Amino acid sequence: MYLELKHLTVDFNGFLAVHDVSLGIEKGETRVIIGPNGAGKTTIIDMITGKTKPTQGEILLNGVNIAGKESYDISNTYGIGRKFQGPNVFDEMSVYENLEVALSGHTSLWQAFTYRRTRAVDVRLEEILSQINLTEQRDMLPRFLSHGQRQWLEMGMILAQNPAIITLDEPAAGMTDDETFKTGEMIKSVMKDKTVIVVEHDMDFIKQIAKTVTVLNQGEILAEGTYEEVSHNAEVIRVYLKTDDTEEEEAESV
Ligand SMILES: Nc1ncnc2c1ncn2[C@@H]1O[C@H](COP(=O)(O)OP(=O)(O)OP(=O)(O)O)[C@@H](O)[C@H]1O
Repeated sequence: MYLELKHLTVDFNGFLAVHDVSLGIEKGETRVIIGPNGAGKTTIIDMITGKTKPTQGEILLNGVNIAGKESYDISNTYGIGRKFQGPNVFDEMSVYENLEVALSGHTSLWQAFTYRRTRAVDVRLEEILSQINLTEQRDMLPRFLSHGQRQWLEMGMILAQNPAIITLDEPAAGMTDDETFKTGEMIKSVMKDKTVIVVEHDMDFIKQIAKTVTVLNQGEILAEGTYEEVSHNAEVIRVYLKTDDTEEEEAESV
Protein backbone atom coordinates (compact mmCIF):
# COMPACT_ATOMS: atom_id res chain seq x y z
CA MET A 1 0.00 0.00 0.00
CA TYR A 2 1.30 3.45 -0.97
CA LEU A 3 -0.26 5.62 1.74
CA GLU A 4 -1.56 3.89 4.81
CA LEU A 5 -3.30 5.49 7.78
CA LYS A 6 -3.17 3.14 10.76
CA HIS A 7 -5.31 3.61 13.84
CA LEU A 8 -5.18 7.40 13.68
CA THR A 9 -6.66 9.25 16.63
CA VAL A 10 -6.72 12.97 17.41
CA ASP A 11 -7.71 14.09 20.86
CA PHE A 12 -8.51 17.83 21.14
CA ASN A 13 -8.65 18.25 24.94
CA GLY A 14 -10.79 15.16 25.45
CA PHE A 15 -12.78 15.48 22.18
CA LEU A 16 -11.91 12.74 19.70
CA ALA A 17 -12.14 14.54 16.33
CA VAL A 18 -10.71 11.41 14.67
CA HIS A 19 -10.92 8.03 16.36
CA ASP A 20 -9.05 4.90 15.29
CA VAL A 21 -9.18 5.59 11.56
CA SER A 22 -7.36 3.13 9.30
CA LEU A 23 -7.38 3.31 5.50
CA GLY A 24 -5.11 2.55 2.59
CA ILE A 25 -4.67 4.47 -0.66
CA GLU A 26 -3.02 3.03 -3.76
CA LYS A 27 -0.51 4.96 -5.82
CA GLY A 28 -2.30 6.92 -8.56
CA GLU A 29 -5.69 6.57 -6.90
CA THR A 30 -8.20 9.40 -6.48
CA ARG A 31 -9.78 8.92 -3.06
CA VAL A 32 -12.72 11.00 -1.93
CA ILE A 33 -13.54 11.50 1.75
CA ILE A 34 -17.10 12.54 2.55
CA GLY A 35 -19.20 12.93 5.67
CA PRO A 36 -21.32 15.39 7.67
CA ASN A 37 -19.92 18.65 9.01
CA GLY A 38 -17.49 18.00 11.84
CA ALA A 39 -16.92 14.36 10.82
CA GLY A 40 -13.14 14.80 10.92
CA LYS A 41 -12.38 15.04 7.18
CA THR A 42 -10.22 18.17 7.32
CA THR A 43 -8.50 16.88 10.44
CA ILE A 44 -7.39 13.82 8.47
CA ILE A 45 -5.96 16.06 5.71
CA ASP A 46 -4.34 18.17 8.45
CA MET A 47 -2.58 15.06 9.77
CA ILE A 48 -1.43 13.82 6.35
CA THR A 49 0.01 17.28 5.58
CA GLY A 50 1.57 17.82 9.00
CA LYS A 51 -0.64 20.63 10.31
CA THR A 52 -2.05 18.48 13.11
CA LYS A 53 -0.11 15.81 14.95
CA PRO A 54 -2.04 12.62 15.66
CA THR A 55 -2.39 11.66 19.29
CA GLN A 56 -2.04 8.01 18.26
CA GLY A 57 -1.44 6.02 15.11
CA GLU A 58 0.80 6.02 12.06
CA ILE A 59 0.78 7.51 8.57
CA LEU A 60 2.92 5.28 6.39
CA LEU A 61 4.11 6.59 3.04
CA ASN A 62 5.84 3.73 1.22
CA GLY A 63 6.30 2.21 4.67
CA VAL A 64 7.89 5.33 6.24
CA ASN A 65 5.99 6.79 9.16
CA ILE A 66 5.47 10.52 8.50
CA ALA A 67 2.98 11.10 11.33
CA GLY A 68 3.96 14.14 13.38
CA LYS A 69 6.56 15.47 10.92
CA GLU A 70 6.58 19.22 10.17
CA SER A 71 4.42 20.37 7.25
CA TYR A 72 7.46 21.91 5.54
CA ASP A 73 9.20 18.53 5.62
CA ILE A 74 6.08 16.66 4.46
CA SER A 75 5.70 18.99 1.49
CA ASN A 76 9.36 19.26 0.49
CA THR A 77 10.85 15.90 1.46
CA TYR A 78 7.85 13.63 1.02
CA GLY A 79 6.09 15.44 -1.86
CA ILE A 80 2.64 15.87 -0.37
CA GLY A 81 0.94 19.06 -1.64
CA ARG A 82 -2.14 20.76 -0.33
CA LYS A 83 -4.88 23.01 -1.61
CA PHE A 84 -6.69 24.69 1.25
CA GLN A 85 -10.41 25.52 1.39
CA GLY A 86 -9.82 29.24 0.80
CA PRO A 87 -7.76 30.90 -1.95
CA ASN A 88 -4.09 31.24 -1.16
CA VAL A 89 -2.44 33.25 -3.95
CA PHE A 90 -0.19 36.32 -4.22
CA ASP A 91 -2.56 39.23 -4.98
CA GLU A 92 0.02 41.57 -6.52
CA MET A 93 1.39 39.01 -8.97
CA SER A 94 -0.12 37.92 -12.26
CA VAL A 95 -1.47 34.44 -12.85
CA TYR A 96 1.75 33.55 -14.68
CA GLU A 97 3.98 34.96 -11.92
CA ASN A 98 2.07 33.07 -9.24
CA LEU A 99 2.68 29.85 -11.14
CA GLU A 100 6.30 30.82 -11.65
CA VAL A 101 6.87 31.32 -7.92
CA ALA A 102 5.33 27.92 -7.25
CA LEU A 103 7.44 26.25 -9.95
CA SER A 104 10.70 27.86 -8.89
CA GLY A 105 10.19 26.51 -5.35
CA HIS A 106 12.31 29.25 -3.79
CA THR A 107 13.12 27.19 -0.75
CA SER A 108 16.50 28.80 -0.16
CA LEU A 109 18.18 32.14 -0.75
CA TRP A 110 20.62 30.39 -3.08
CA GLN A 111 17.77 29.10 -5.27
CA ALA A 112 16.18 32.55 -5.34
CA PHE A 113 19.45 34.10 -6.58
CA THR A 114 20.21 31.42 -9.14
CA TYR A 115 16.68 31.09 -10.56
CA ARG A 116 16.33 32.05 -14.24
CA ARG A 117 13.23 32.18 -16.42
CA THR A 118 14.48 29.64 -18.93
CA ARG A 119 12.71 28.36 -22.04
CA ALA A 120 11.96 25.10 -20.18
CA VAL A 121 10.27 27.06 -17.38
CA ASP A 122 8.15 28.99 -19.87
CA VAL A 123 7.11 25.82 -21.71
CA ARG A 124 6.09 24.14 -18.48
CA LEU A 125 4.14 27.20 -17.27
CA GLU A 126 2.30 27.50 -20.59
CA GLU A 127 1.42 23.82 -20.31
CA ILE A 128 0.02 24.32 -16.80
CA LEU A 129 -1.91 27.45 -17.90
CA SER A 130 -3.59 25.39 -20.58
CA GLN A 131 -4.32 22.51 -18.17
CA ILE A 132 -6.09 24.86 -15.73
CA ASN A 133 -8.00 26.78 -18.47
CA LEU A 134 -6.20 30.06 -17.73
CA THR A 135 -4.11 30.65 -20.87
CA GLU A 136 -6.07 33.79 -21.73
CA GLN A 137 -5.82 35.07 -18.15
CA ARG A 138 -2.03 34.61 -17.83
CA ASP A 139 -1.26 38.33 -17.31
CA MET A 140 -4.23 39.12 -15.07
CA LEU A 141 -4.07 39.78 -11.35
CA PRO A 142 -5.92 37.13 -9.33
CA ARG A 143 -8.56 39.60 -8.12
CA PHE A 144 -9.92 39.86 -11.65
CA LEU A 145 -10.48 36.11 -11.87
CA SER A 146 -13.76 34.43 -10.99
CA HIS A 147 -13.89 32.38 -7.79
CA GLY A 148 -13.57 29.18 -9.79
CA GLN A 149 -10.62 30.48 -11.81
CA ARG A 150 -8.79 31.41 -8.58
CA GLN A 151 -9.27 27.85 -7.37
CA TRP A 152 -7.82 26.60 -10.66
CA LEU A 153 -4.85 28.92 -10.25
CA GLU A 154 -4.17 27.30 -6.91
CA MET A 155 -4.47 23.87 -8.44
CA GLY A 156 -1.96 25.03 -11.04
CA MET A 157 0.39 26.22 -8.31
CA ILE A 158 0.25 22.79 -6.74
CA LEU A 159 0.88 21.14 -10.12
CA ALA A 160 3.88 23.44 -10.61
CA GLN A 161 5.35 22.10 -7.37
CA ASN A 162 4.96 18.60 -8.83
CA PRO A 163 4.00 16.71 -5.66
CA ALA A 164 3.40 12.95 -5.68
CA ILE A 165 0.28 13.28 -3.54
CA ILE A 166 -2.21 16.14 -3.84
CA THR A 167 -4.76 16.87 -1.15
CA LEU A 168 -7.74 19.06 -2.09
CA ASP A 169 -10.10 20.32 0.60
CA GLU A 170 -13.47 21.11 -1.00
CA PRO A 171 -12.06 22.18 -4.39
CA ALA A 172 -15.53 22.72 -5.88
CA ALA A 173 -16.96 24.78 -3.02
CA GLY A 174 -18.66 27.94 -4.32
CA MET A 175 -18.15 27.00 -7.97
CA THR A 176 -20.82 27.10 -10.67
CA ASP A 177 -21.98 23.73 -12.06
CA ASP A 178 -19.91 24.30 -15.18
CA GLU A 179 -16.76 25.17 -13.17
CA THR A 180 -17.35 22.15 -10.92
CA PHE A 181 -17.58 19.82 -13.93
CA LYS A 182 -14.41 21.30 -15.46
CA THR A 183 -12.63 20.89 -12.13
CA GLY A 184 -13.60 17.22 -12.11
CA GLU A 185 -12.26 16.76 -15.64
CA MET A 186 -9.07 18.55 -14.58
CA ILE A 187 -8.55 16.14 -11.71
CA LYS A 188 -9.21 13.17 -14.00
CA SER A 189 -6.87 14.25 -16.78
CA VAL A 190 -4.16 16.53 -15.41
CA MET A 191 -3.82 14.71 -12.09
CA LYS A 192 -4.20 11.18 -13.47
CA ASP A 193 -0.61 10.25 -12.57
CA LYS A 194 -0.91 11.67 -9.06
CA THR A 195 -2.35 10.22 -5.92
CA VAL A 196 -5.19 12.59 -5.08
CA ILE A 197 -7.15 12.87 -1.84
CA VAL A 198 -10.27 15.01 -2.08
CA VAL A 199 -12.63 16.16 0.65
CA GLU A 200 -15.97 17.09 -0.91
CA HIS A 201 -19.71 17.43 -0.40
CA ASP A 202 -20.97 17.70 -4.00
CA MET A 203 -22.21 14.20 -4.88
CA ASP A 204 -22.30 14.75 -8.66
CA PHE A 205 -18.70 15.87 -8.53
CA ILE A 206 -17.78 12.86 -6.37
CA LYS A 207 -19.48 10.53 -8.83
CA GLN A 208 -17.48 12.14 -11.63
CA ILE A 209 -14.02 11.64 -10.04
CA ALA A 210 -14.06 8.89 -7.40
CA LYS A 211 -13.02 5.29 -7.59
CA THR A 212 -13.27 4.71 -3.86
CA VAL A 213 -15.18 6.84 -1.39
CA THR A 214 -14.51 6.80 2.34
CA VAL A 215 -17.39 8.00 4.51
CA LEU A 216 -16.57 9.47 7.90
CA ASN A 217 -19.00 10.16 10.70
CA GLN A 218 -18.14 11.53 14.13
CA GLY A 219 -14.45 10.83 13.67
CA GLU A 220 -14.87 7.21 12.56
CA ILE A 221 -15.15 5.39 9.25
CA LEU A 222 -18.80 4.59 8.56
CA ALA A 223 -18.41 3.02 5.11
CA GLU A 224 -16.02 2.63 2.23
CA GLY A 225 -16.60 1.55 -1.35
CA THR A 226 -17.42 2.70 -4.85
CA TYR A 227 -19.68 5.70 -5.37
CA GLU A 228 -22.56 3.31 -6.15
CA GLU A 229 -21.93 1.27 -3.00
CA VAL A 230 -21.73 4.16 -0.56
CA SER A 231 -24.58 6.14 -2.14
CA HIS A 232 -26.87 3.11 -1.66
CA ASN A 233 -25.63 2.29 1.84
CA ALA A 234 -28.55 2.72 4.27
CA GLU A 235 -26.38 4.07 7.11
CA VAL A 236 -24.68 6.59 4.81
CA ILE A 237 -28.07 7.74 3.55
CA ARG A 238 -29.33 8.07 7.13
CA VAL A 239 -26.45 10.11 8.55
CA TYR A 240 -25.30 12.06 5.51
CA LEU A 241 -27.17 11.86 2.23
CA LYS A 242 -30.68 12.34 3.56
CA THR A 243 -31.73 15.89 2.68
CA ASP A 244 -34.39 18.05 4.33
CA ASP A 245 -36.49 17.42 1.20
CA THR A 246 -36.46 13.64 1.58
CA GLU A 247 -37.33 13.99 5.28
CA GLU A 248 -40.27 16.22 4.40
CA GLU A 249 -41.45 13.80 1.71
CA GLU A 250 -41.33 10.93 4.21
CA ALA A 251 -43.20 12.96 6.81
CA GLU A 252 -45.88 13.80 4.24
CA SER A 253 -46.32 10.18 3.18
CA VAL A 254 -46.90 8.97 6.79
N1 LIG B 1 -7.91 22.63 16.74
C1 LIG B 1 -9.07 22.12 17.16
N2 LIG B 1 -9.39 22.15 18.46
C2 LIG B 1 -10.57 21.63 18.90
N3 LIG B 1 -11.49 21.06 18.10
C3 LIG B 1 -11.21 21.01 16.79
C4 LIG B 1 -10.01 21.54 16.24
N4 LIG B 1 -10.02 21.34 14.90
C5 LIG B 1 -11.19 20.72 14.63
N5 LIG B 1 -11.92 20.52 15.75
C6 LIG B 1 -13.21 19.86 15.84
O1 LIG B 1 -13.05 18.55 15.33
C7 LIG B 1 -14.21 18.14 14.62
C8 LIG B 1 -13.81 17.70 13.23
O2 LIG B 1 -13.47 18.87 12.47
P1 LIG B 1 -13.10 18.80 10.93
O3 LIG B 1 -12.82 20.21 10.50
O4 LIG B 1 -12.06 17.78 10.70
O5 LIG B 1 -14.47 18.32 10.31
P2 LIG B 1 -14.90 18.19 8.78
O6 LIG B 1 -15.41 16.81 8.60
O7 LIG B 1 -13.79 18.63 7.90
O8 LIG B 1 -16.11 19.21 8.71
P3 LIG B 1 -16.59 20.27 7.58
O9 LIG B 1 -17.30 19.45 6.54
O10 LIG B 1 -17.52 21.14 8.35
O11 LIG B 1 -15.37 20.98 7.07
C9 LIG B 1 -15.17 19.33 14.65
O12 LIG B 1 -16.11 19.11 15.69
C10 LIG B 1 -14.28 20.50 14.97
O13 LIG B 1 -14.99 21.50 15.68
